[in-house]
Amino acid sequence: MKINLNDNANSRLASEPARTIDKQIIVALDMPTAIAALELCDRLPDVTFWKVGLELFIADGAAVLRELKARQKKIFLDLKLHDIPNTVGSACRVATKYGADFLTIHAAGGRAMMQAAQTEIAGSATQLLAISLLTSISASELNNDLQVALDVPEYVWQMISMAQASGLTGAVCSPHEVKDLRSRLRLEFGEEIGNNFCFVTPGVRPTGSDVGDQRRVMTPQAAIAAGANYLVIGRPITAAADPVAAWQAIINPV
Ligand SMILES: O=c1ccn([C@@H]2O[C@H](COP(=O)(O)O)[C@@H](O)[C@H]2O)c(=O)[nH]1
Repeated sequence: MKINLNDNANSRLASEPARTIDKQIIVALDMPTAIAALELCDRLPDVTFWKVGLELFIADGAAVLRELKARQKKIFLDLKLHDIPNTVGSACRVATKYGADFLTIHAAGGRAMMQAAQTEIAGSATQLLAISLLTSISASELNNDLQVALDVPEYVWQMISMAQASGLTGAVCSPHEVKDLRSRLRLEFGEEIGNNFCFVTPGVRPTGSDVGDQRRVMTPQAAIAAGANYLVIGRPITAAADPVAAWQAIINPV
């Protein structure tokens, strides 16, 4: 059974065409070479959206991005930029040349940094996403190691509301936070912003699959029911003995 998101109580706009889960999964190409990444890409022709993160970008970024474009794939360029406003703004301006659909910056870089980034990508095809709190960070790590006094939902809200106020229209968070964040955005900034804000959620694990270093996780079906626009899934597919079977099992759950 392929999940039709328009059957979902969290479907956002009645005017949107029907979407199914396969179009909302972004597969993370966390690999050391372009050859390995493109081989997987070609084994999974039904995957329409791929994420290029730090490892692959540092190894072979330009080549991979060019090849994904040539295959007419959507691209999430997950660089998680975090530096002074001038540096991040300039990096974002240069990154637009890759024509990625999404590009990440850390919300913890602050308001001025996010504003500079948003100014520099304006008019390009790339949408900025703010990283709120990495899905590998647990509540106890946030409070005890990072010495942040807020709980996870409140910290994530602080990052998201600052990103929204800085002009960003999307963010990365765990699926656990999406439902409340959307409600709060609606309350504080209005229905339209709450409905249209784009939530991209890593920390997604099919039932029974290894959690690895992720700490705030949910199943794909639960993440969609919570109102995530896109799910990022890496190792449950890419490290599977049979990535094609793993992909099929996620999009056609029994
Ligand atoms: O908070 C975040 C932000 C980004 N990621 C990235 O998503 C994938 C998840 O891969 P899995 O193998 O499914 O764990 C990975 O590329 C991360 O860099 C994240 O996990 N959490």
